[in-house]
Amino acid sequence: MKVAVLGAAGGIGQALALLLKTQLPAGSKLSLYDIAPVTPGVAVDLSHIPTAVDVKGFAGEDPTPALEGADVVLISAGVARKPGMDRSDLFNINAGIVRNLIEKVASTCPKALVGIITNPVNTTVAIAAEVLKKAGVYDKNRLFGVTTLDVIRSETFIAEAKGVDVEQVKINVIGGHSGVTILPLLSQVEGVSFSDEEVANLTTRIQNAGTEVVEAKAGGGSATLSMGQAACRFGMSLVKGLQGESGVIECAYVDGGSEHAEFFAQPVLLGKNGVEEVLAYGDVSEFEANARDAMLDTLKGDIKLGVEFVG
Ligand SMILES: NC(=O)C1=CN([C@@H]2O[C@H](COP(=O)(O)OP(=O)(O)OC[C@H]3O[C@@H](n4cnc5c(N)ncnc54)[C@H](O)[C@@H]3O)[C@@H](O)[C@H]2O)C=CC1
Ligand SMILES: O=C([O-])CC(=O)C(=O)O
Repeated sequence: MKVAVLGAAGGIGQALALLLKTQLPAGSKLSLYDIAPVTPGVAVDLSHIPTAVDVKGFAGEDPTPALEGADVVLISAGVARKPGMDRSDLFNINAGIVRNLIEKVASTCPKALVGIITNPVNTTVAIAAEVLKKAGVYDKNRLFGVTTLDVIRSETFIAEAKGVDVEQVKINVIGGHSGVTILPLLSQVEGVSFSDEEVANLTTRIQNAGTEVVEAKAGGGSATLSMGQAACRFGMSLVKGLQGESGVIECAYVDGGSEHAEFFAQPVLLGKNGVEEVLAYGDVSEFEANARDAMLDTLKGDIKLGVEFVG
């Protein structure tokens, strides 16, 4: 199993690489790439941790050596938000970065499962799909926008609010990954109930949680450690699916034939070819149905921006 992290010298990349070094199955290869010259050093640093995962680091303009033979590629290369910015403000820089990296994925490891972390995810995933289509290697079952941070935040905030064991909290978060497009399906959470006011407050907190971190870091970036954990959970689920483990389910932003939009985050069953099955997200409350319908213009606009960028 070979996992490549692109953007590996960054805040998310380093946290993610550390977690993968300690969690990937024995015999795996971990390949770290970033334009930053420190990247081979990050790999040397990690290589001193005693696990049976081989780490190599690559810097410079060309990610090709890092991508050769990759089964999974996780991309967090790009710039992060500062206070006062919206995720869409990152488009101008990150769109080109994702396009260029995906061109290399298409030519080097077209069968890899690709998880996009780089914001704005609603748009960068559409960019990646268009680039892969142009290269003639697009497989919708192998491309994912990583929305796991919305899921782990929801689990944490629900457990805090209700005083329940966080390990027991399971939730679907659907839609996309910015503002109103993030929709936690609180009505489905088993063993707890919420008042209308609690639903409104928790939903808003989950939607604004990225901004909560950006403001707390006061110009020093956005979520990196919680995102490292989220990306590791998602990456490990991709790996487990590839290894044939059954019942591996995660919410992710996929081209899954949704009636709502071309890309939509919802639960998917993972397997040897990526998405094995797109799962229904289940019954929703009136509040959730209204919030879902109200997000669609924004989400479709974000997707269109990505398609037009490549087109
Ligand atoms: N999907 C999600 O839930 C989340 C996404 N993000 C996004 O992840 C991205 C990365 O965030 P951080 O790691 O905090 O930023 P960071 O600035 O700490 O790291 C980004 C890394 O990307 C590298 N980079 C830039 N251009 C590159 C290129 N062309 N090829 C390879 N590497 C390149 C930089 O050298 C840097 O090391 C941002 O776009 C951020 O908005 C952040 C949190 C959550
Ligand atoms: O808010 C940001 O810019 C980073 C992000 O996507 C998150 O923390 O959910």
